[in-house]
Amino acid sequence: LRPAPLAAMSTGTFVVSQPLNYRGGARVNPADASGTEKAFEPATGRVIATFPCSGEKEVNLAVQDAKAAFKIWSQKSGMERCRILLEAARIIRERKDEIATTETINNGKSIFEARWDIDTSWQCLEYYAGLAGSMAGEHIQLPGGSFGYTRREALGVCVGIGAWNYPFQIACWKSAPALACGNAMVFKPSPFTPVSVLLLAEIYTEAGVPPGLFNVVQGGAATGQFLCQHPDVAKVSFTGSVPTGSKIMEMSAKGIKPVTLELGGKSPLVIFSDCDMENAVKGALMANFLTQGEVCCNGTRVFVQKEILDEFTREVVKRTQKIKIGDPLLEDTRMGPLINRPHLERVLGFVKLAKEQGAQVLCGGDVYVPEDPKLQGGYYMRPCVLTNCRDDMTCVKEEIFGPVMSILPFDTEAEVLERANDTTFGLAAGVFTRDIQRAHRVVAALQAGMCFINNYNVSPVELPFGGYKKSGFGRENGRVTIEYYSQLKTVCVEMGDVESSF
Ligand SMILES: NC(=O)C1=CN([C@@H]2O[C@H](COP(=O)(O)OP(=O)(O)OC[C@H]3O[C@@H](n4cnc5c(N)ncnc54)[C@H](O)[C@@H]3O)[C@@H](O)[C@H]2O)C=CC1
Ligand SMILES: NCCCC(=O)O
Repeated sequence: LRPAPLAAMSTGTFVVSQPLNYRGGARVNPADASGTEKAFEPATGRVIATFPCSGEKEVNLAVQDAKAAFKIWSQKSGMERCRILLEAARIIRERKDEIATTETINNGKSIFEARWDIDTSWQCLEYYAGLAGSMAGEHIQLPGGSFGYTRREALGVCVGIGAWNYPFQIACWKSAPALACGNAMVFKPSPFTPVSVLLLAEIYTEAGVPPGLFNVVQGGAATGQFLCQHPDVAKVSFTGSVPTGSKIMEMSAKGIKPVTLELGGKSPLVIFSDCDMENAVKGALMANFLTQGEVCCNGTRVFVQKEILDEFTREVVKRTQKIKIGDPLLEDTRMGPLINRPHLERVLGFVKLAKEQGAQVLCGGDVYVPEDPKLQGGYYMRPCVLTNCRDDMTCVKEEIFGPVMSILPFDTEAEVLERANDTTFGLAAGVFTRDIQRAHRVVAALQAGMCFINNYNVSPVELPFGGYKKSGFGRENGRVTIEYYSQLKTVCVEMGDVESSF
């Protein structure tokens, strides 16, 4: 199945008419539905798809198909699974431009950046393909020639529920380790970004997974609830907000299902006066403005040591003002539109409140209207740098999920650590310094699951990613994630006679 050629995928033209559910190895219309959702092209404000929200019956059919496929897939050897995942990775690489273009049209991020996301997607499949072949248990010698061994076994049908900021990447980061361990998956994308995950489903089928191994159901909260509450679902992996994460955990608790929660953040980025200024400035922009600032691990609280505050701020503002905003499908665009109108208004509301609370806007923070007439219904804003910020301001405490950086001066290492950790979130953190001892001392003291030294927001799939505190638990990527998608069976083998107390 090959969708529209790239030439037909320009801004303002793309529409989806095929069904957006995927079950049993094919696109299907849901068996039942409650209501419909619309998906938009944020660059223009056009509707690109109207689709039904899957009901309980459809969710059950997807889970039953996944259960049937699980029986076949979980019996395959790791090397057999490895070959199929490698083939899927190869197809993603081959179709990278088409997938990135789809992502850009539905999410709004620049095509330049969407290609990075697709790279970390196929890399994730390759990485877990490699691990699939080497998954093994242990052999443990016991007295009298008896022994025990452990088997690492799949969980069953896993559910993936995704956010809208990295639609394809999130689906890969959840499904690759799940499938590598021998599980099946039913995935529900955000209703804002329902499109690109269908390409992944088709690619898995083309690569040779059994029909039903990776299914897609569309919808919002109600569909997500049917999935989480389904008795045949063994595990839920969720990416999204803290309030929804809490509900997912509650529902999963009722069924004693393990959960992985990748939730929000308000991460600190600490810039010491001995940093390499050029890299620190580049790092601060990477920490704040990828995907229009709609990134969970963004370092939005930028603590800058007072000695370099003026120079750093000047450089950051200069570069922020140069970010090219506009049609996200143009090669030189570096910031596209935000996901939708209500979210744009919410982000602008944070900037307004910041001003009312005493922050100073050094640049941006207002609506941007591109000259191109076809973009005038889009959801653009200028990236914003705030100064005169205090730790008690709303813009410093709450996750904005938009292109808004708050600069906060500090004097000492002890002081900045105290302030950096003074948050209920703990997803990520960063430090820029040339002092190697300080760098490691500071990251050891930072309460965050993902710490960066002298860089920010790079995503090597070999490294585990996930949060502390209210940013969630469980991990994605890295070897450790195998443990979140498998369970250990212990087998105790008696080589002698039974010594009975009866
Ligand atoms: N830690 C991480 O890796 C990431 C975290 N996020 C966080 O996600 C948030 C933004 O994403 P949103 O999509 O707005 O989050 P959200 O929590 O509103 O929705 C996330 C997903 O959950 C579904 N959902 C909503 N209510 C549900 C319910 N009661 N039961 C089951 N499913 C339900 C939605 O349809 C969507 O697919 C931000 O807070 C951001 O920080 C986003 C990306 C990555
Ligand atoms: N590649 C960035 C992952 C973080 C996020 O999903 O927001």
